[in-house]
Amino acid sequence: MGGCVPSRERRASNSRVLLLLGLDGSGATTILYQMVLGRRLETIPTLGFNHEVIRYDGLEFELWDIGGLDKMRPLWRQYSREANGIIFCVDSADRSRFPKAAEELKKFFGDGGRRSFVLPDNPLLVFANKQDVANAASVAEIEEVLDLSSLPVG
Ligand SMILES: Nc1nc2c(ncn2[C@@H]2O[C@H](COP(=O)(O)OP(=O)(O)OP(=O)(O)O)[C@@H](O)[C@H]2O)c(=O)[nH]1
Ligand SMILES: [Mg+2]
Repeated sequence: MGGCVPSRERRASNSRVLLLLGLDGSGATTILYQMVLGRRLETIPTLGFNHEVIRYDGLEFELWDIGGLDKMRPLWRQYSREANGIIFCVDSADRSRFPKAAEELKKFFGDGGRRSFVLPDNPLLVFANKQDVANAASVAEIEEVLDLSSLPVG
């Protein structure tokens, strides 16, 4: 796998590291390449990560899309050590997996005595993806099921 997010000290002052996370199939890789290429790509499950850089408004955003399969999720916390922000993708059309998404998000931010590496002032963006699918949950519903107000984020 062998990828490594450069530490804050070793990064340029205009560089920001963003993690793209979410359960498998939530659409993280699709969103990554929509941002990078401006179009939708065919994807396969991410085993490991995808890494891309985009420049915007004088800043350089390093985007790290970490796979969402069960066996990949321990990597989320490892990569979070050097992150400046988190984008968490949710498949808004798959209500059966909302509880799992909520559980993994809580675990990521640290619970049960496990220390989180996510700094409290790092922003979290929850991306309510797949809004085109009939009967997709609204932003308000996702905010509630993920219990976002309870998370220790700025
Ligand atoms: N209808 C619809 N399908 C989407 C959307 N975004 C992604 N998909 C589809 O959802 C499936 C999974 O997308 P991926 O981007 O591979 O999901 P992922 O979160 O990267 O999954 P892992 O790599 O396993 O973590 C693909 O078939 C995508 O085409 C969307 O907004 N609407
Ligand atoms: Mg992926």
